[in-house]
Amino acid sequence: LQHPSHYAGHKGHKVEERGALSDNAPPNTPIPSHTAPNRRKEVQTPNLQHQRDPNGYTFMRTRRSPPPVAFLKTHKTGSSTVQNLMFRLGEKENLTFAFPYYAYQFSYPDRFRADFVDELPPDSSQFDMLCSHMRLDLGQLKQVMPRNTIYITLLRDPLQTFESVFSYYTSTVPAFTLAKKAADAANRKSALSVFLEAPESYWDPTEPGNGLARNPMSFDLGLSSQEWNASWPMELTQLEEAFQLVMIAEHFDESLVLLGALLQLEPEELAYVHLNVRAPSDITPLEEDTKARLWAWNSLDVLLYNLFLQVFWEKAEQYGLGRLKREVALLRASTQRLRQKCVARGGVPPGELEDLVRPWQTDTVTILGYEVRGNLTIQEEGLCVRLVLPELQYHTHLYFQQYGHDMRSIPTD
Ligand SMILES: Nc1ncnc2c1ncn2[C@@H]1O[C@H](COP(=O)(O)OS(=O)(=O)O)[C@@H](OP(=O)(O)O)[C@H]1O
Repeated sequence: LQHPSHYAGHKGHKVEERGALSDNAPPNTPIPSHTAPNRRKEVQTPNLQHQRDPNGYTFMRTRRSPPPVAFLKTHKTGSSTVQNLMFRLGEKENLTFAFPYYAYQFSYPDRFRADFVDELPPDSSQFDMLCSHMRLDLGQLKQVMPRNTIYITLLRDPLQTFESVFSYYTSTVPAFTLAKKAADAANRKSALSVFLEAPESYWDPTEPGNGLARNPMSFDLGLSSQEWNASWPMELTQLEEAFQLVMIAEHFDESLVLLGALLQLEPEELAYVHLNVRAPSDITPLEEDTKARLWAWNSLDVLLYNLFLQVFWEKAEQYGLGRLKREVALLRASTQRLRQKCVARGGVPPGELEDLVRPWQTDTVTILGYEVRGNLTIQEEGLCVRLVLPELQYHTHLYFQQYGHDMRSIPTD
């Protein structure tokens, strides 16, 4: 397989910089120690291999496997929370994941290609689940996934999404980095405000690393995210036809109920905690003029979001609003039960978390995590650790489980 990826590893950082895959990783690098057999003696954190038997799950029951699923993981929309749910489901059902050949994402921000996917394991006849970051190319994705795949994705209010993208990727998206330098030079506190006053002056649309700098959700969905063009209506129609469900972060629980209906899941299987949450002090409150500028700069994302918000409520009405409300209540109750059972403390700063459950941090934001309760049986511990397990750690674990070797780093040229 030829993989021309040279750009970022997950979250805009080269994997080598993070060292997450190498043995000489910095001390705070979150490598689950269970991932390599020769490291097993050093295991201090729960060994996730205990839970390979699906019957280890307390709410496990027998039923047929869910249909294949491709979850297009959009940036900063709550997608790690959905991905964690998919990972738990896939692991429990012993599904085969379509993982990137290199690292954690499909050569982002290159447009997806079928050969970005690692090979099908010898004992599998098809990929059942795909949920890593990519820039969508529907035709290429369909080459990888079976014909009966259910395609889903998640959108969030475009203003909140952009604010989150900006703060998380200030140091990795070139346009944002330039604005931050200008803000520092002018002794201004908010780099976001500085950027929005004259975004075009920081933004080079030919720079591949600037994909997230304007209309980030449209970019992830493979649309032309720089300006409206004549192909947009047709591409939107194609997306609407291809995606059975476009979830909406502002209606997350309703979205999960519709997802559960598509995949025939029980409320217990939809229980979740919010992952990848920023410290409140890192969130920039949006004044009215900032909102107007965000809206203007990300007008294609606004259009995309509004369209799929409408589609979402049409689906909700077809499902039945009363039924939806009842099932949201059931989902919230089961989520509440699981959180009470599993979580000792939420909103925990990274310095107070063990490596296994510490989310990846960037140098501009603090991402909070969860501390799991101490008085659990080994089976409960396996379930609870998975519930709060950050993306990189869970990806690493599942990749090793599927292939028997660690993930490859992105080659340096
Ligand atoms: N369930 C649910 N509902 C609504 N919002 C949620 C949910 N779970 C996570 N979040 C918020 O989503 C932001 C993180 O998004 P992602 O996980 O997609 O980020 S990433 O692209 O994978 O890094 C991050 O937003 P910010 O805190 O504004 O940065 C999370 O707080």
